Amino acid sequence: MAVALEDQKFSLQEVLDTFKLCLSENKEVHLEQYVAGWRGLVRFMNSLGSVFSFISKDAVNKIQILVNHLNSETGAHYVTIQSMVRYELDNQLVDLTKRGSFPESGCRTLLRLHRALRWLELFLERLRTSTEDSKTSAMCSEAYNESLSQHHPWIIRKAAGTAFWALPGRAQFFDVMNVGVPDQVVAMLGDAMPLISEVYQVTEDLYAQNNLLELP
Ligand SMILES: CCCCCCCCCCCCC/C=C/[C@@H](O)[C@H](COP(=O)(O)O)NC(=O)CCCCCCCCCCCCCCC
Repeated sequence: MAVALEDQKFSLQEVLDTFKLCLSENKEVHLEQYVAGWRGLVRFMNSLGSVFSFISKDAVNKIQILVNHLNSETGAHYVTIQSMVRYELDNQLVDLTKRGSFPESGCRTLLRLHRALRWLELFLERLRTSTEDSKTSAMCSEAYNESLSQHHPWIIRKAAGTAFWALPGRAQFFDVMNVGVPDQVVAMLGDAMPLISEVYQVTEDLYAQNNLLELP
């Protein structure tokens, strides 16, 4: 009998596998799978409690913008991040220096998620190498301070910092990931990390080559 998606037990492994699927052999990043990966992460974050809802709202909002592009009549240009960048730049659909006519360009929207992916990379690496007495809130805020926070105004940094305190401890956090005993979590992260790093790096290089890393 088919089981409704909401009833299935959530495993972070599946989410991280989605990121694996988004990279094609010729290193193109497929937007549909990229967005699916983010959906899974947001689902995971929601299961941690409502203190994170202001974060997941923003992520959902950005995911939706990208999905709208994919479903629009120009959707064919949005199949990969590479084709999206080409299409939007060639057709002047991106605000390059200050916010203006294209607040929902795929390029600027994806850049926000891309920066958050760096946070994820740093956080997961800390989680992977952590010990029993490590604090998830400390790992999370260190990762945040080294990455995403540099793009956020004070008020968001403050709110994020407060939310981090509500993170469950390491043991419970591993439980919610639903991957198995801690050794299995560590092994899974060891497998998943290189793929996430690669998706991040391919996107970073593409954005750097096109001078898109500071899009307003
Ligand atoms: C598990 C703990 C979750 C901690 C999440 C850490 C990230 C903290 C981000 C705080 C963002 C606050 C919301 C507002 C953001 C916007 O201002 C800002 C700029 O947007 P704008 O240029 O359109 O104005 N937006 C952003 O930077 C995008 C943020 C996207 C955050 C997505 C976070 C998803 C986290 C998924 C958690 C999964 C954890 C899995 C670990 C095993």
